[in-house]
Amino acid sequence: MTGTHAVTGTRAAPGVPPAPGVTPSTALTIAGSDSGGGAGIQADLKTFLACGVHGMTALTAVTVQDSLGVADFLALPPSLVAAQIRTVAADLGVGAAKTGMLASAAIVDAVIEACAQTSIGAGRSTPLVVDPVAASMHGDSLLAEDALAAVRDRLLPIATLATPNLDEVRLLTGVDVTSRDGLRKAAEAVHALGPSWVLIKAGHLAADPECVDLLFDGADFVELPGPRTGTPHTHGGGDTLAASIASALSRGCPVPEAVRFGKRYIMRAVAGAYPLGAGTGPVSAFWRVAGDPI
Ligand SMILES: Nc1ncnc2c1ncn2[C@@H]1O[C@H](COP(=O)(O)OP(=O)(O)OP(=O)(O)O)[C@@H](O)[C@H]1O
Ligand SMILES: Cc1ncc(COP(=O)(O)O)c(N)n1
Repeated sequence: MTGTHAVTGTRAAPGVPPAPGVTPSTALTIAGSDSGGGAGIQADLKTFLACGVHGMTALTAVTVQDSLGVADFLALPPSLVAAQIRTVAADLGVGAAKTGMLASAAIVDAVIEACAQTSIGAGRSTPLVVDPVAASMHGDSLLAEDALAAVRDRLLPIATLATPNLDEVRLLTGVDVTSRDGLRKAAEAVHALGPSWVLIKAGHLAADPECVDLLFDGADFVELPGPRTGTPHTHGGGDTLAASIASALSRGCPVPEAVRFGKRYIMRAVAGAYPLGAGTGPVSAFWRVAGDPI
């Protein structure tokens, strides 16, 4: 099976829902389930909906997770992950794809092979956002140690856009960023691993009054400034950003425009983040979907 369907949807205005009866753009998330609903597949599907895109999933793992962390997880067989990708690509078509939690090196390699078979990835018909998720925000590992090399050496080179946080930058490149000044060096080091574009997320620079993420294509740097919201509730923020960018890419936006859209989306989602459970609450999708009363 190959992903031969044309990308549907229109080029105009990312974030606008489709008219009734009109086929929307489609986006595929290749990621793990968060039983608490704040991150992973659940965050991605909420974001796709809020961005007016039909969301599809290739589930990689089931986590046992709440607001305090990840108690356990079970990774799915790599062949099943690959089959989900091939199946939706063949019938529904994938406008853009993103990866999140990939759990094991065998799953990373199965995803790479399935992406090659379905024209997903840099230089192919369907753009691929790689969020190189290594651990939860509470420090629980979501990627086996030997899988990091697979992400670095084999997955990042087929990424249209990589979106590491500062912990992932350190794991992937050894570059330790402690202030805004270090972001350019981080972007250069990650770009050298092969993705076409890199977006370094600056959320972890807690002492900085702003969150200035940095986009780099190997030639030019683009700063994406935004105010830092004073909330501890940012669970799922990285997934939500990558999914909103994938939504815009699925509608045909060029990468810089898609990233600007994603930054506007995540700023509102963090501003609306809410407490839930005894630990860290999720960023919000409600700000975008509150509609007419039924
Ligand atoms: N307090 C905040 N206020 C505004 N924006 C934020 C805040 N924290 C993070 N962000 C933004 O959210 C996005 C995710 O950034 P972050 O560096 O936290 O990634 P992450 O660690 O992958 O996310 P998470 O682990 O929370 O899912 C970035 O665009 C970042 O600038
Ligand atoms: C299934 C899954 N995927 C991704 C994350 C990362 O999100 P966060 O860094 O907010 O914990 C997570 N906790 N669980």
